[in-house]
Amino acid sequence: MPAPNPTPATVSVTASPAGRECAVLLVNLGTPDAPDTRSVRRYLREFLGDPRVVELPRALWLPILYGVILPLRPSRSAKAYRAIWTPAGSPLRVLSDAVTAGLGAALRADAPELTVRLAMRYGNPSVASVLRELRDAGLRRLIVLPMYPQYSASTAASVFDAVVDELRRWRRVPELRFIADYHAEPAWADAVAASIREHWATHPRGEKLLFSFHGIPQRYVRRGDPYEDQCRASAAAIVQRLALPDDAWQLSFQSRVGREPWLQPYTDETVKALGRAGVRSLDVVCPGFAVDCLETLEEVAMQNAEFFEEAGGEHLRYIPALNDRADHIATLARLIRRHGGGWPEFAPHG
Ligand SMILES: C=CC1=C(C)c2cc3[nH]c(cc4nc(cc5[nH]c(cc1n2)c(C)c5CCC(=O)O)C(CCC(=O)O)=C4C)c(C)c3C=C
Ligand SMILES: [Fe+2]
Ligand SMILES: [Fe+2]
Repeated sequence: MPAPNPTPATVSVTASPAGRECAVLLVNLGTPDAPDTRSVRRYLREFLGDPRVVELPRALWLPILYGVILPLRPSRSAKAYRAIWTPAGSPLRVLSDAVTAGLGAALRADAPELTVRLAMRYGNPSVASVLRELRDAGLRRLIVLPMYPQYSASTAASVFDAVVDELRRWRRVPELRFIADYHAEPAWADAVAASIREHWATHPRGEKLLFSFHGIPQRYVRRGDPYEDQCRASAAAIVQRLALPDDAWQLSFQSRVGREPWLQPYTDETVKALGRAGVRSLDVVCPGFAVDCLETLEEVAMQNAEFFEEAGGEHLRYIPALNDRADHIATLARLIRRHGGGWPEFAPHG
């Protein structure tokens, strides 16, 4: 009798003879190619033209997008991008590349044939272009990991759309696994809590800790988006690890666009209210962002710091995203190992 096939503890996708590639595709939001108005306009046209991001009838939204947003917003956004741009490029791109390299190295130890690649949902390198390169190398199995700890249709489902839009054109589609979110991974909350503790060990500790997540319209939550619940659960898991009393922390949502109500309370109003209420020092952490980007480095660390000071506060200290921290990479590697387990052996003539 053959021994029963045990569930492998490590990535079974590794059992892949040459020419039958297994890959992890990390996908982040994307960012402009350069911090100038033209590049930002091109990026925003693709981003805000996605019906997963702006859920309005096209006949209503496209005239606003092309008539109001694209003529006006890009020059303002380009200025914000210039404030955070690095010699190596946009922080979102540079840091996502660093996570991809780190994850590739971490997985190579036990899964040497697994390729780890990064694509951007909007801008470059596009999901389609990276998938085609993988196809040309013989892609047979694919694990897609959107770089968003919490699920929203506006982010994770949009990544799913982009992957499927490309795969549906292929003759031979790969076997596919899609990781919808990972905020419930205990190691993820451990890593965020550790990053906060380390910040407190090297900087003065603020009177309060604010968890600021990117917002979405309330309408999306009413339609069934689990995002708000997942943000609240994320904060609760981190608070529990830090053993914070209720009055030591708050949660808010940032980056609202347009006039309809988004998830509340809003971050800008919250930091202003805290400053007015006599809070002198405030720490802000943004656990919805896997890596730092415009929304953390400019909107929180610059704009909201200014709002806080204008309202009477003295120090708003931004606690960086997990970026390429070793515990972040280890968390993602574990996630991939678990989602990559249990795949059957390749058939001899596949
Ligand atoms: C208009 C609708 C938007 C929705 C819905 C939305 C959801 C959403 N976005 C992120 C993550 C990021 N957003 C970033 C920038 C950004 N977001 C919007 C709009 C929506 N986001 C705009 C218009 C912009 C562009 C910048 C600007 O012009 O102000 C970024 C940063 C990109 C970078 O290059 O650094 C990230 C990351 C999440 C997680 C989310 C829903 C949960
Ligand atoms: Fe956004
Ligand atoms: Fe913003």
